Amino acid sequence: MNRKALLVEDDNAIATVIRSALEDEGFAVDSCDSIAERDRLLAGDGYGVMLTDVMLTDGDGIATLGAVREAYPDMPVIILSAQNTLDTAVRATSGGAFEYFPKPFDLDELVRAACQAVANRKSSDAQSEEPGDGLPLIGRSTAMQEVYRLISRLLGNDLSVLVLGESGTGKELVAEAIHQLGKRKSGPFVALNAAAIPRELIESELFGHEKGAFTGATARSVGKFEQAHGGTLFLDEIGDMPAEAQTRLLRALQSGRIRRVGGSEEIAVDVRIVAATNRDLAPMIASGMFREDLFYRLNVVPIRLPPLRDRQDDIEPLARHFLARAADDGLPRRGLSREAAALLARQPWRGNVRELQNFVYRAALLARQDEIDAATIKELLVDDGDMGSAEQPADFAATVERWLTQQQFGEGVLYHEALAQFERPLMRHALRRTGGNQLKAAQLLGINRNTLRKRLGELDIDPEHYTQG
Ligand SMILES: Nc1ncnc2c1ncn2[C@@H]1O[C@H](COP(=O)(O)OP(=O)(O)OP(=O)(O)O)[C@@H](O)[C@H]1O
Repeated sequence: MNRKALLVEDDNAIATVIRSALEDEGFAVDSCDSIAERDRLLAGDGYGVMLTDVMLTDGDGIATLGAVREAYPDMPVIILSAQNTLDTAVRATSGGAFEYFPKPFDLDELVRAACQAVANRKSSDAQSEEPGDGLPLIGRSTAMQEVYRLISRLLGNDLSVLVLGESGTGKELVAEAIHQLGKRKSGPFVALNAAAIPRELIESELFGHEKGAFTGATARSVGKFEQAHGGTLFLDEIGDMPAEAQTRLLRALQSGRIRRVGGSEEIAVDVRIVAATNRDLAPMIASGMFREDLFYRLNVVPIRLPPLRDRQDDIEPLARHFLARAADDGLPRRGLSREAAALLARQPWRGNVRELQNFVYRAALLARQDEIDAATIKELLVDDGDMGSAEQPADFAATVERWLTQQQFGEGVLYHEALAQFERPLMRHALRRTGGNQLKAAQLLGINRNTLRKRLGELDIDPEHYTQG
């Protein structure tokens, strides 16, 4: 095992700490602070591993990584970076880095990675994809860096991914990033929201149907699986998938083949699955509502998106990002004062990034000065009242209209799908407020108890889920 390490780091303090930790593990360490010196040392000696910072005294360590990998293909490279963006993580891993450590990092983990790198030198899974551009995810909190690390590891393979997180945390955006940056980027990205579709239509949406398969099937229809062939299928709200559809989905994933509803032909499909849910699947598995075998199929790589309130550092960059986007969308271009940003960072954002985004758009529209100040934020928060995520009626309609234009509804189901989108949170809200008591929930809603029960069944909402105690 070659325990000679080259450390390229222009921060002396960090270099000293890393060097002594590596030496404690039996490494012989050479160090330098520039690309020129790095190349000179590399040419002279056979190193077992190189650890390098990104920003060096004479340039970008990742930009020149390709040449290093070409000249020394067997030498694993570990990247240390203070530029903790998705872009850096992707550039590092797609440039062939063995590991990527956002700063500040855990020294023990770094040393462990160096040991592992020299131990399995030959097995480094270098990837050759071009790094993507237009990277969509904002936020440099520790939690998001972990997300970027995972995404960058998923680009060269087709492993199934399960994205977990509350509503509005960015699950769909993560799915899109995995698709856009990965090797399937030239294929389609197709999304299906299991909570938005009446349960009797889900299988036909997923797998398509033949003409005459059921009443209303007046023509053959191609399902989302076939549409996603060669690309990625994003299965949103997977926890809302009815039992029969779960079984059929599992069969499709196991065999790589589907059959249209009412059809007999087996059709081979090549799709990468990214699923997402805001529900806790463990109790659903325990109570038999979600198939355990399907869970394991989907959960090959879990990605957890914490609620926005647990990554406060991301709030200001997100708010500034949305202000820029609002200006691109034709709203007045606004700045944000430091106090206003600090106030935003302290809000609970129960609707997560989506709620922050809507709030920032509203602030951009309604602010009276070029710079949004803390007073404006306070006023708008008061308008929101206790609801936190409530919107002004006019704004709400605009949001719904914008949302509708972004959906890919199946032909002939728009009305049901769109209404279910509203009805589902409404039912959940009523059940939550009444602790799962259906009689009280029906009274609160002002509808008949039997109607409530029927709709809960159709929407696949389990009132038990909301019972207290
Ligand atoms: N990290 C982020 N950077 C930039 N925009 C974000 C980020 N996270 C979320 N958003 C934006 O917030 C909104 C909600 O995100 P998204 O739809 O991906 O959430 P979700 O978790 O899939 O929500 P749901 O569970 O309700 O479907 C979108 O407009 C998305 O573009």
